[in-house]
Amino acid sequence: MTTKNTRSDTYCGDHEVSIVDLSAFTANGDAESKRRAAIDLREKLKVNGCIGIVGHGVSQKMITEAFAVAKEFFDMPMEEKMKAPHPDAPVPHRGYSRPDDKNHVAAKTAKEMTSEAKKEMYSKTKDFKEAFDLGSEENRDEPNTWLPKGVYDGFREFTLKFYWELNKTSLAILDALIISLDLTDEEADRVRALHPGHDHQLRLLHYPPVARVEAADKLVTRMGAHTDWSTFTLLFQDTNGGLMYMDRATDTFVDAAPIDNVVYMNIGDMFERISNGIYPSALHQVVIHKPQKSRYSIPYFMCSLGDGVIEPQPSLVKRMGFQKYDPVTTMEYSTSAFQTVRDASEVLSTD
Ligand SMILES: O=C(O)CCC(=O)C(=O)O
Ligand SMILES: [Fe+2]
Repeated sequence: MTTKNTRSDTYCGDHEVSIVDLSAFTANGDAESKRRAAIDLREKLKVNGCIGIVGHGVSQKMITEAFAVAKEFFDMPMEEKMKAPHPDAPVPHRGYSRPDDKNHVAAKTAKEMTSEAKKEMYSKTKDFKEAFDLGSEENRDEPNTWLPKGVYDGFREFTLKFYWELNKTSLAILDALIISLDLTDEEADRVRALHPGHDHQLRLLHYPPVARVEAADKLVTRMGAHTDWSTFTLLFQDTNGGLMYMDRATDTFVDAAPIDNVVYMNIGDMFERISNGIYPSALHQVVIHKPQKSRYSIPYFMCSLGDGVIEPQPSLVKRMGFQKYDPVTTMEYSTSAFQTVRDASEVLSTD
């Protein structure tokens, strides 16, 4: 369902990612406007598990500042960035990862590794990106890694402020998801309680320019196809493009083109399970549209409590007549997904 004169009418095509206006949820709309937005959300999100959001409630000023901060960080000399190094292990997923960091392989998840053709493709390509990851200061399992005092002062303060600003928007989106699935009050409370705010991850990404020959020979990609392990992910990107989502009907990737005031959102593996598969976890990748240009993006992964039990909501199971997934804790899921990725990448590297 679309409402008149919204961006939805323009962008809800077969070959583009549909746009949904969520201002009813981010700007305190009345119950009727929330209901209408939730119906629109459901109709579009169930197709491929991804949408573009207008009315997301994050100020353009803050988004612009976030990209400026990311650029200033990545512009620093390597030895300065390496003063906040990502540990030589997948967890805690915090700090700076250089372009040749072996943990970048974590982008490649279990699902796409099942196809021989894709396995073959991944054995030839490698991701080319650098990243800085951070989370809540109160996350005890994954403490942050910060630059020492005197190196880019202000970075920590701004990125944490942005983290909590995005938490507000994410909670509004979670409400929209809850209403869109018509969950009971009890289920809604349970799903909200799984997301107290300290388990999300904010990631600054820089994809450096790629040598023409590598781009032409497809030896390098910006980010291989994967699904996220999050509940859902918000994706901010610069104007260079490259983000693509899988259109399940045609089995082809479609552009999530940069559009003013649009933030892309995709369902992650956790909400696919919570929704009993109604909303699919979106397969996505970043391809090299403009090899000679740097690309910056800022994903925000809304994640659930490590020991929180993720399971299809009973009212959905009842309505659908089957339960698609067994319960699993967030931690169990990510540990096993990571192991699958590691096994697959070991197979690939010995091929
Ligand atoms: O850079 C992007 O636009 C996508 C990043 C992404 O998918 C991820 O970090 O999981
Ligand atoms: Fe992703």
